Amino acid sequence: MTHEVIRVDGDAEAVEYRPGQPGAPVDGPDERRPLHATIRAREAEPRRPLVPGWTRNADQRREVARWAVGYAGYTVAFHTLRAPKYAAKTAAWSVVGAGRLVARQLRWWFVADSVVLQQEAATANDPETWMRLHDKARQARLFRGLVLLAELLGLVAGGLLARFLAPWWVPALVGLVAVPALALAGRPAHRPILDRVSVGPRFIKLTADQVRRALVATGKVRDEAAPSFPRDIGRDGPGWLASVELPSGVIATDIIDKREQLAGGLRLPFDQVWPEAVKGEHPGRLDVWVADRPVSAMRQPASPLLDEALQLDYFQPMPYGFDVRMREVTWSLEQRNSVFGGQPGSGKTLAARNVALGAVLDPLVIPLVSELKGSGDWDCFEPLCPPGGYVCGATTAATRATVAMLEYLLTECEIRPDLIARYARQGLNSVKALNRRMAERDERLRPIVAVFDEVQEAITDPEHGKQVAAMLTSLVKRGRALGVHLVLATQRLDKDSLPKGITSNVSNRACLSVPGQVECDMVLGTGAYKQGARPNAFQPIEDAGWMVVAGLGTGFGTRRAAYLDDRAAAAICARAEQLRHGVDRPDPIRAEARNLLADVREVWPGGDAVWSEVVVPLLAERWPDAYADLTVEQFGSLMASAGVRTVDIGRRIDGRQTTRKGVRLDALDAGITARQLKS
Ligand SMILES: Nc1ncnc2c1ncn2[C@@H]1O[C@H](COP(=O)(O)OP(=O)(O)OP(=O)(O)O)[C@@H](O)[C@H]1O
Repeated sequence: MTHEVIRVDGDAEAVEYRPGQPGAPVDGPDERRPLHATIRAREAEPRRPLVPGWTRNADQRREVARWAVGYAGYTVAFHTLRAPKYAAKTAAWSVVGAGRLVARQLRWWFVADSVVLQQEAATANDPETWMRLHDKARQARLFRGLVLLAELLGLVAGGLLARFLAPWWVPALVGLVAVPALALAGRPAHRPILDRVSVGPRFIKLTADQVRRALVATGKVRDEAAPSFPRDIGRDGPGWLASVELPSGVIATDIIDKREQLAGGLRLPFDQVWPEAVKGEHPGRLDVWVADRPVSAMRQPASPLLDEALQLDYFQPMPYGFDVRMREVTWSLEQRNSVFGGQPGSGKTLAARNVALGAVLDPLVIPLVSELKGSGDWDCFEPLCPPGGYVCGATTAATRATVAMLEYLLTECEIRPDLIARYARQGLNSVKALNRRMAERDERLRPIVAVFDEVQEAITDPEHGKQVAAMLTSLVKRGRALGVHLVLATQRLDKDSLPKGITSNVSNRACLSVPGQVECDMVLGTGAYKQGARPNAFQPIEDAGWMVVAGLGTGFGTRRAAYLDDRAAAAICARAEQLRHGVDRPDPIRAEARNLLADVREVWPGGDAVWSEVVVPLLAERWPDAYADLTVEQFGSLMASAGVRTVDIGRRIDGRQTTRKGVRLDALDAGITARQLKS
């Protein structure tokens, strides 16, 4: 590196030091662009909206108007209640004001300045000037005295006229104008007559200085002057948006991780400050959105699902709820499953129900519901479900019926792949996954949305729990591409109630209010809390419906399920029924879940071990409703989840030793005894 030392003119000791160029120059000369290329390059530049964002959005316009009317009403009511106090204060200060007015006029009449000048003339021993000033003051007092006399006579005459001749409203009007005017003249500036409507500091407007100071408070930005703002800070929905160009070396996620410090720096509650990385921008670009008030206290707009003409498509994102800026957000079903976790009262049932309400507005969708609390929150779906596809209750029968539902779904996962592959070969899709064309062509391929509310009850059931967990794990992996979407909702968040094998394969994960980090990571995935997800900031009931959502590589988002109460949900389901006119109701689901181990024992053909391929046809023959589609592989995994593993069993067939998977009688009996003991 070279350095340049330049002598400062006329001073041999002072030199100006300029660091030299580090290394040889390597930058090419600036390219001269023709006009056309310059215009093309600028075509992609983002443009500022012509009018503020909230004026273009009907919901936000309504929100602003509602706020303005509400605030005006509140202000009027506030002051009306205090009117008697204001009247008394005004009357008192008007007396002071009248006294001040009289004193001012007397000072004016007295020509106070001339007294000072006369004194100066006397001190200077100048009788001539003194006499001249004295005469002038006397004349002025005479004239001003006459003016004041005329004013007094005018007031007295006006008062008498108003009192005895004018209609009643004239003195009232004069009083209404004169008394407040006198009070205004009488009260000192620090003694207002009206009380303040708002108490304490209120956030009014976001400024660049506030943002700079808050960024420094995060500890990630050192110099307040370093961040710049590529566009003006302005209104965005019910809050303010500052787009920040962070100094080099600092990226948006650095600041998002320090959201608490950022909020502290802005002197605002945590859930009023929302830093976000900007999609499609470089990592050093940050949007800081600051809500007018904590978002948990905001009113939400009406759900688009209430639109009477709305019909939806399972394969497209569906309206779901709102984000912190009260913008609409969607929920995708295709190739995904959903899980909702949250403590009691966090709003997970309503949040999960919104997914199903959107889904049934596609007439092709077959809903299945298992609700193991028996609250009746899902009753409106019953007419839409196939017979046996609606389960509600906290009973053993309900758990059995849930197991039957899972078996039905697993059977669907057996049937669908061949059909889908065949239609894909015929050109209906370029990949082997269900799409709308296939679902419309073949009614065996209608999408299924299966809801399991309070799913922890089935997973921890002493008799069926293990089997349920195994079946759910298998379903979340296999069902996605086959048009089977599971919606799981649970209030118990530990590894037994929500095994990792299930959650880690679910792509739509929503964590509502939870107590802390462990539960947050359980639902959203390990490390979610460290990466900035904070669902524990929501309070149950108070913040019901608020959730942190993790999706397919989209980072975390904060959402609130639109509030659809039971009546709204019933109306949507009634509309979904109308949409289904002409669409066949699906076949019934086998109602009863069987006890596989007991069934195998019952059809046991004899001997101390039997091959699976022998037992499976016996089961199918005896209970065709339950086992007609059962394959040997499925049998193996169902037996394993019921606690009895199939093992290699050797037999001599036609003189040759052959080994196949099968069940040993002692293992079967031990499994049956273990289950009986457990339950
Ligand atoms: N999106 C929402 N917006 C506003 N209020 C909501 C929302 N979701 C739920 N609530 C309110 O919160 C209450 C609890 O909701 P919900 O029953 O869905 O909670 P939960 O987590 O399923 O509770 P539990 O586990 O006790 O059944 C409801 O009575 C409802 O009024």
